[in-house]
Amino acid sequence: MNSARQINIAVIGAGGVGKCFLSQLEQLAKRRPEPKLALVYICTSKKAFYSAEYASIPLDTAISSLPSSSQTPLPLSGLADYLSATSSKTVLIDNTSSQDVAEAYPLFLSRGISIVTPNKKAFSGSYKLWQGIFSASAQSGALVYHESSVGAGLPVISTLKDLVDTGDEVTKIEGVFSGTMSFLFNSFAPTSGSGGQWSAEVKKAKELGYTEPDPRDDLNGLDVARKLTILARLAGLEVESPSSFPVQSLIPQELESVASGDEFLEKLPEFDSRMEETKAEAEKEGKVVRFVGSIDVATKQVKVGLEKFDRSHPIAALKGSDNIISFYTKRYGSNPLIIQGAGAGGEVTAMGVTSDLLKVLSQL
Ligand SMILES: NC(=O)C1=CN([C@@H]2O[C@H](COP(=O)(O)OP(=O)(O)OC[C@H]3O[C@@H](n4cnc5c(N)ncnc54)[C@H](OP(=O)(O)O)[C@@H]3O)[C@@H](O)[C@H]2O)C=CC1
Ligand SMILES: N[C@@H](CC=O)C(=O)O
Ligand code: NA
Repeated sequence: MNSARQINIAVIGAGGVGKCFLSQLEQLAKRRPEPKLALVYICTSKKAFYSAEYASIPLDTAISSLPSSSQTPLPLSGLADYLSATSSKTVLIDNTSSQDVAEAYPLFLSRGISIVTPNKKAFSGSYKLWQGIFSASAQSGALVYHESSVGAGLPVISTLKDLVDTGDEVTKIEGVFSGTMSFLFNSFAPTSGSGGQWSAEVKKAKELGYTEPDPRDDLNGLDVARKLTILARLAGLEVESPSSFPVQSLIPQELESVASGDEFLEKLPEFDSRMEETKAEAEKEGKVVRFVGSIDVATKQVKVGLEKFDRSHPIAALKGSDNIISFYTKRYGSNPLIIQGAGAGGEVTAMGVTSDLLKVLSQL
């Protein structure tokens, strides 16, 4: 009798997105018994679970039992050794925002370990790392999917890849690319009513799980710059890094060097009047202010920052953490292909990770 084929899953990171992913993986394993999905490794920055025999870790209790584990995470090169020393195919899910983990992707891929991740760092780091990832994948046949690195679970990366792969010519990509920034401006400067206090809305965005682990990475525009770097590269531009084009930061200069994200949030209320001024300036023109980005493929211009919009504009009318991303292409002409919906949050981000995992499983 044939025993069920087993695919090993390793998970790094069990925070907001990681927890939702594990719960979606548990549902997936129940719905689709074939191939058998075995969680053989899970870790946070301090704790880990794994065994020399690649025993399957129970999906329902993996995260809740982690704090009491006596095991610590393997170093990344040791993890690559561990995961590649078995005949089962392996998928590594990186649910961290770690640069170190991102830089190890070429190593994992060269060992035949496929990667699925919402982490933007690898794809928006140096162009050399980008090339290293895709050449390691091409050489070993291991797969790499990162849908949730732009627009969370929204089908942004897959749509852009489809446009490019089918021979369309993408001329411009523009819109709102940050769930945090969308939430902040939709609640601080709504199209009707007076809106909330800037610093209080920033705290709320963090509590709702929309921000990066350190919310300064959202407010300094870098998170959006990373997403535009990824999209620009997929559209064929050799963007060197997210700091190689103009990016507007909303961090008050006085807070640029504070030691931690928590200290930043504590001091931010002292600077609320500055954002009020920006809002009032737009209101004088009958407009609202929003944080947007654009890529002009022909002129190779990428930019990120604040712009004013009429209250009736689709960007002004967004709700919650919604992103809106417009693709202008030769085939679509002057009516762009538009993708809109929640662009941050644990469940919707984990959905993009789980659906990428399904794509990988269908090819292993
Ligand atoms: N939240 C969202 O809406 C979206 C998030 N993303 C991306 O998803 C990723 C995860 O975000 P989120 O879940 O919100 O972040 P969290 O801060 O909630 O979770 C991060 C997790 O990663 C762990 N971790 C961090 N560094 C390491 C490391 N070097 N080795 C092992 N584990 C590590 C943390 O462990 P510990 O707790 O011990 O530090 C924690 O468990 C990020 O890359 C983010 O950009 C993408 C789209 C939307
Ligand atoms: N912090 C990011 C999370 C998703 O990428 C955002 O707010 O969009
Ligand atoms: Na996406």
